[in-house]
Amino acid sequence: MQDTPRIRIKRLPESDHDQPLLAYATPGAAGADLRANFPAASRDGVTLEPGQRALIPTGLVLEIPEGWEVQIRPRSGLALKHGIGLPNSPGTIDCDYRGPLGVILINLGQEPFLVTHGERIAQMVVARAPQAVFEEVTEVSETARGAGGFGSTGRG
Ligand SMILES: O=c1ccn([C@H]2C[C@H](O)[C@@H](COP(=O)(O)OP(=O)(O)OP(=O)(O)O)O2)c(=O)[nH]1
Repeated sequence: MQDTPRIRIKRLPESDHDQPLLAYATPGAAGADLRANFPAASRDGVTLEPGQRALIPTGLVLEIPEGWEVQIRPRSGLALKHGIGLPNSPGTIDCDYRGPLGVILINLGQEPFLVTHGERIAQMVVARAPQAVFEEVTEVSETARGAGGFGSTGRG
């Protein structure tokens, strides 16, 4: 498994190739911003009414190295100011997926929200994702916690 994963990125032919490619905004940024990249016929954007969701294209196809995944996460500013979230957060991009990278946005706010062409709509985090070996057994090991969960250590 690579230490620093190299992700190959293809721009879809119908996408706007003038948009910046993926980059980290600061040296410590965990996520790289993803932009809405609509095909030429729909560059006016998409309006999400309250409660509505839509698949927003990024115009990108990723080639993620084996043993890694990409997680699509919301942007906190859009969430706080406009109630824009991702119903499947974090979205999972598998390393063997070669289709268009899409972002499912949902408007949890009370006002319509226009997703504009080029707008930064989400962020992607690259994470290790080893495949486990699954083994059926009749007993599992004992621990101090045991079956305690779902608030067993106190409220909240
Ligand atoms: O926000 C997302 C989530 C997924 N995908 C793409 C990449 C991912 O590898 C593929 C499948 O996603 P997932 O496994 O979450 O979808 P599924 O509903 O389980 O469908 P499938 O049966 O195709 O796996 O769809 C996106 O482009 N954006």
